[in-house]
Amino acid sequence: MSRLVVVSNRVAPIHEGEATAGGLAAGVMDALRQSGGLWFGWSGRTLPQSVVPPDSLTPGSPPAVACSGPVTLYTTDLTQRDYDEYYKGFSNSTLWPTMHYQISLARFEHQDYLGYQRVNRHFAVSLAALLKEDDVIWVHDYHLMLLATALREIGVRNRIGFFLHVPFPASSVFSTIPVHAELGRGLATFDLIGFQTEGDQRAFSNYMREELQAETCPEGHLQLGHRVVRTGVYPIGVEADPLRAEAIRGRDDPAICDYKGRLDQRALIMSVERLDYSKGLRQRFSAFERFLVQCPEWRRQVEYLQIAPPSRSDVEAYQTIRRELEGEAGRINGRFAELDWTPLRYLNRSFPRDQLMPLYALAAVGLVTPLRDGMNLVAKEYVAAQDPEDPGVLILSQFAGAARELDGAVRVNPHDEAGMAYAMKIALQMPVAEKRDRHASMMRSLRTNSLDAWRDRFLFDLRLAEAGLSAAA
Ligand SMILES: O=P(O)(O)OC[C@H]1O[C@H](O[C@H]2O[C@H](CO)[C@@H](O)[C@H](O)[C@H]2O)[C@H](O)[C@@H](O)[C@@H]1O
Ligand SMILES: O=c1ccn([C@@H]2O[C@H](COP(=O)(O)OP(=O)(O)O)[C@@H](O)[C@H]2O)c(=O)[nH]1
Repeated sequence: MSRLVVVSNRVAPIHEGEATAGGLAAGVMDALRQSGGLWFGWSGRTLPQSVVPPDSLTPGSPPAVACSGPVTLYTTDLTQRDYDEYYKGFSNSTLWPTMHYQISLARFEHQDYLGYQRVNRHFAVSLAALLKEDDVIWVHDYHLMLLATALREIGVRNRIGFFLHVPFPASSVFSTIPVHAELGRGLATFDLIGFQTEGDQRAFSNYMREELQAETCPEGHLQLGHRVVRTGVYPIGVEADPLRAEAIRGRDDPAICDYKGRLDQRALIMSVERLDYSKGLRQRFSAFERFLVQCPEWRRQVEYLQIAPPSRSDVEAYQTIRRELEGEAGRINGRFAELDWTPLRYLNRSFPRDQLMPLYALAAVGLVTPLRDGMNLVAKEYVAAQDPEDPGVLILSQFAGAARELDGAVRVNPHDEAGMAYAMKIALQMPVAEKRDRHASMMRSLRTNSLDAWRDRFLFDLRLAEAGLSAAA
């Protein structure tokens, strides 16, 4: 069997027990642990610009290596300028807001796009030196849309697949990016493009037809000039049984026992996400406030725990949302708190998974209400961590990719604060028989769309796809 080579900007911390930064790193690490392989990405370190010659592609040292079981991790540093232009700039100030329909927050600077092209080329050159002839390359996410183009330009002939973890927006939204056509053509260079949902796949196909004049072939693929562009839908999953086992193990953790004692029979509503404007925290805080106004009988009976580790803190839009939420959390607590009750516990730090799982299991309600989300693994983890005999209720935004699968959730529109407040009341009062039915139905879907299925289905299709050069004949 050919070796699997995964490429992503963010790689998981190699040591057990450390909190991962986001779902991509968590999901890819779990998927790779099973299959083994090589994982290439950014080290998370930046070098001062002075150590790199002005037009050099490769910052100084060769990639660093670490091993975690069957996974060999190669990481490369970026320069401060790379970080500013490629990561903070084009990836997270242009692409991220646009892919999440927040075009009023999107900023485009041509210089940032040049940095994005440069880092994609740098990844290609560093990776090419590590490749064997029959390696299968699986590239992840919006930071690396131009990687197949860069690899082909330097003569790499291996199969190259791409998986987009974030939503693909409507054609009219994606085309607000001044360089959208180059990105679209870059994506078309991959041998297979995977999406989280059918909606994302459809939006991409529409974009390719409307803006790049691609045509639909009789077999259903897209045709762009001489190239056949293959796409598929592969929802990322979780490993349900190990997560439940972690939830059970963690019940005896002293910090968890202590917190359970402090809750003192109060019902726990819990949310977990990176502090990101796409996650809908502001609207959710307001919905919780409405719930306390409209359901005074629940005051003192409930605590809302919001875990929100800071993310991309040097991007202005993230600083703004952080300031706003600090103000709102203080205001809501100031309005409702009593000597012996604080309604909203807002924590700006990350938790390792072995603590998150028992916390999920304690929570009567998992509140997951992003404005847009590619998938949202927290929603799936919350379901997996529950006791099937006495499960909690998931309240889930209709705009999370996970909503396509988790039909037992109480579904909400994150722009409808009154609707979310009502959903909290419904969830807290739900009879146990209904909670069990809903949970069982969601568990069936977690088992069908498992993490193994995500990896195996994508790689099966990629191995079938013709290698780039023959497809472009
Ligand atoms: O690497 P960061 O800039 O710190 O951001 C963390 C990750 O956030 C995003 O995660 C996405 O992938 C998840 C797994 O498929 C999915 O559930 C979620 O909806 C997405 O937002 C981002 O796409 C990753 O590249 C980042 O590493
Ligand atoms: O304090 C935290 C917060 C989050 N996570 C993990 O980060 C991932 C978040 O993934 P998700 O798909 O929900 O969102 P993303 O951050 O990737 O947009 C999940 O696996 C969480 O368990 C974590 O380990 N510790």
